[in-house]
Amino acid sequence: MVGMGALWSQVGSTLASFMFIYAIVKEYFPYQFRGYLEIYSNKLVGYVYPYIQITFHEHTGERFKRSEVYANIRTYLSASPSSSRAKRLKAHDIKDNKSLVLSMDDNEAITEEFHGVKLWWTSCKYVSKAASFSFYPASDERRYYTLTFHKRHRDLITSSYLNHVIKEGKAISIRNRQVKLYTNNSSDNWYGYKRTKWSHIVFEHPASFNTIAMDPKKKEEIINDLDMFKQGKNYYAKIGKAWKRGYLLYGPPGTGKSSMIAAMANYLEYDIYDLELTSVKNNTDLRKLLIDTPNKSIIVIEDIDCSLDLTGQRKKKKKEKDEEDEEKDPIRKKAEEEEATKSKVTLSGLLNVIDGIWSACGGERVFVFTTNYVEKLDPALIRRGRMDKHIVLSYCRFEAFKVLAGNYLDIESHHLFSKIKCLLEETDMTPADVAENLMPKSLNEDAEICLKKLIEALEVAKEEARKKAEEDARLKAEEEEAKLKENMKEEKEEKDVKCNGTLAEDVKQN
Ligand SMILES: Nc1ncnc2c1ncn2[C@@H]1O[C@H](COP(=O)(O)OP(=O)(O)OP(=O)(O)O)[C@@H](O)[C@H]1O
Ligand SMILES: [Mg+2]
Repeated sequence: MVGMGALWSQVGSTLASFMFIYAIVKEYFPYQFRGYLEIYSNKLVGYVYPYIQITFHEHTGERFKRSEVYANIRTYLSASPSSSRAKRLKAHDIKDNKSLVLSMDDNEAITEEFHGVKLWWTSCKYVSKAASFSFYPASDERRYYTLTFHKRHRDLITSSYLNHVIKEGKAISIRNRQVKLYTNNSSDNWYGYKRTKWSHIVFEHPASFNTIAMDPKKKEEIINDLDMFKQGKNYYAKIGKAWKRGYLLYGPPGTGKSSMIAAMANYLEYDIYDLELTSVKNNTDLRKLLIDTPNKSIIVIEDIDCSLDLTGQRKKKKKEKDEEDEEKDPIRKKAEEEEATKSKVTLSGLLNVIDGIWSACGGERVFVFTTNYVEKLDPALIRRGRMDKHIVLSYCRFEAFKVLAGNYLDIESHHLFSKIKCLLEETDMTPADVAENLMPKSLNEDAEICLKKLIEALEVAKEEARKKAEEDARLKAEEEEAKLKENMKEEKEEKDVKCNGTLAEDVKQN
């Protein structure tokens, strides 16, 4: 042991002296030959040091995108038995509060063996010097793994071992997969190392297709559609279409649009990217956000009619505004211009992101838009190809009610069902309201009490709807009567003017 230590310290001091001499020689070497010096010195080191080192960075590329390879290595190493021998471990995610994912901590090393070949993994962290002055030091950290092995095993490691690591890492992450809910950060916070465009939390919404109350046939149609999409990689490639699908969910508030998105995400096990359009500065940023979403994601824009002026009137309004602007004083005009720079995402920008050439970057992506007012949307936005499937979520009818009764009260039939069926056909009540009435409010409330509560609420709603219809009819009749009177008055005035005209003519002639 002592001999080994002495040997290492000798190697260390030799290397240090070599580096020192090398730095001085390099300094006085003509600039043009420094490249050659580096190549030959690396070769020389190669003769003395027989190991090869490969580095895997956490972030790659110009946009500092998270590296999938790094993530797979991390997952693989966390599950590797050799990790348990590391002294310092880091806890990562907790899946269903059951299992803890552990990985080796920064600057920790482990030894692995593959087909009898020894190799070393080191987890490293580089903190840039500027970080010591930063308020957010963590943002300037760069993590990477290094793999070291003897050069005679180069082929085995670079082909078989690394493929094995990545494949295993992928398989483990699929087994431990947790659906995540992402939201876009404001464009001003994107820059700086490791700042991301999207932030996320673990998605724990319990909605599923079993809990969604709707016509079972329609529900099955949606599930089949999702299945076809998920397994459609080759089919989409064959027909020459980007592997993506758009769903438009529309209907009154409280009919289950958001719940349907949650059910879709849980069914497909895709992450949700909830896009808040109002905090996207312009079309370029919108495109960057889209590129930053990986495969197997659901990109959601809720209440699309409220997010932006997407009703096709944008250009016309802008023209009118420009004319108005010419008359305004310069200070006010400038303030308004600054305000206008806040979000400049346009309808055409959004259209191109969903079904333009950019939409084909990456695959297996689902777009979901929701709205309460489908008629307000521009037809170009909801045409097939952009929104391929339109799903209407509407008031609760008997089939949907049965699902809610099963979920909330654990019953499949009851003598009050027939009465409820009639009332639901005659009254428009949202599934949200039906569900609220079905929910027991104390331990003493059983199914019968809850169903009676629902009947009462439906009768009240029916009575209110009848009164409202009567009131509407009365107002309409009054309006028509007023219109009729107005028309008669106008006709009379016209007649009077004509009569007066002829009278004046007669007087003139006489
Ligand atoms: N079809 C449904 N099936 C099961 N539960 C529903 C359904 N519709 C509504 N609910 C219940 O009502 C509540 C509101 O539903 P949700 O948020 O999905 O409605 P929404 O259509 O998105 O409404 P909004 O248009 O106001 O966003 C949820 O808590 C959900 O449990
Ligand atoms: Mg909603």
